Amino acid sequence: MFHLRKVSRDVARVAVKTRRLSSAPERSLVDLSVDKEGIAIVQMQRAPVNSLNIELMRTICDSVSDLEKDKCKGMILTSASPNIFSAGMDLMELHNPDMKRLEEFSKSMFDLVLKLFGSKIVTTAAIDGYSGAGACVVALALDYRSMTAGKARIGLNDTAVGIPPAKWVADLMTRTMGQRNTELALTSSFMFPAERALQVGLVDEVAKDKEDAVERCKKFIKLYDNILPAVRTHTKLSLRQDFIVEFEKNREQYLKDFMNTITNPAFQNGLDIYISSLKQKKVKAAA
Ligand SMILES: CCCCCC/C=C\CC(=O)SCCNC(=O)CCNC(=O)[C@H](O)C(C)(C)COP(=O)(O)OP(=O)(O)OC[C@H]1O[C@@H](n2cnc3c(N)ncnc32)[C@H](O)[C@@H]1OP(=O)(O)O
Repeated sequence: MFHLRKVSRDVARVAVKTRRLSSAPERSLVDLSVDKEGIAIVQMQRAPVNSLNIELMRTICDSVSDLEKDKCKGMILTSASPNIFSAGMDLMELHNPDMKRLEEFSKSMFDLVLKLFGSKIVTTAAIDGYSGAGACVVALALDYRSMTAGKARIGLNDTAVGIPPAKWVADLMTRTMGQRNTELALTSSFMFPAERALQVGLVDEVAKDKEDAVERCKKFIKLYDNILPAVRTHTKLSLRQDFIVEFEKNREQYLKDFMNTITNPAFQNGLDIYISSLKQKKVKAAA
């Protein structure tokens, strides 16, 4: 069953053309298009590495809300950066932060995770490149992930960055990969190639390239063509309600914990070194 209000009228008019929704300047961090079947592609385009700052997280969140209002069939989150899905949280947001902005950052991060995890539409990711830490969390909050084979890596490398994963992050991963795999992945900060990610259930399918990854997402979304959207949503949300309720109940504490971790001087010293090593890598590569 496919109900589109505003979008379906546009779709009828433009026939095979996709509708671009990213013309508004504030939406330029993502390119959003909806095809004639009501499947949206939300392409992150915050160069160079789609690091998640407040603005990108809010833009993704708002885009999903719009797609829900338009009763789209589903969405595919992907990236315009070659070889990079996303580098995770924007480290510049965490480095010597302004307290007010850090609080806003934390809220945007929580809003995004809850929006994606509790979305009424079918949510998928076509992962064609590096997807570390915060980006892996984003992918885990979706219904389905396809990932390209090759150099791409996915994982929660929080401990390597000096951030002990929050309970909700571990819970999100455990729901997908089980206790044992999550424990190993989180303690070691292991970054999985696509085939290993498939073995542990971190991704659902391995694709040969980005186009194939997108096609597999579309195929997954269309699996629901014969299920009433309201029934599918109700079932999904009833299975996810425990996580959402627990998150809302502990949200203030999660916020405090995150702020305390980031503002800890030892974390800031470690981050100084980590950021310098990222810059050094570039200098060495150029030499
Ligand atoms: C909703 C979120 C919930 C989150 C819950 C908590 C979870 C997680 C915490 C985090 O996400 S911390 C961030 C963890 N991310 C990383 O450790 C990735 C670090 N980056 C890299 O390993 C590499 O940059 C790369 C992504 C593999 C890309 O490598 P490449 O060689 O292609 O490019 P670089 O030259 O290294 O980078 C280009 C440019 O981007 C800057 N940059 C890279 N990553 C980040 C980042 N995460 N935040 C901000 N900036 C980043 C890098 O320094 C370069 O900058 P310039 O030198 O050009 O100025």
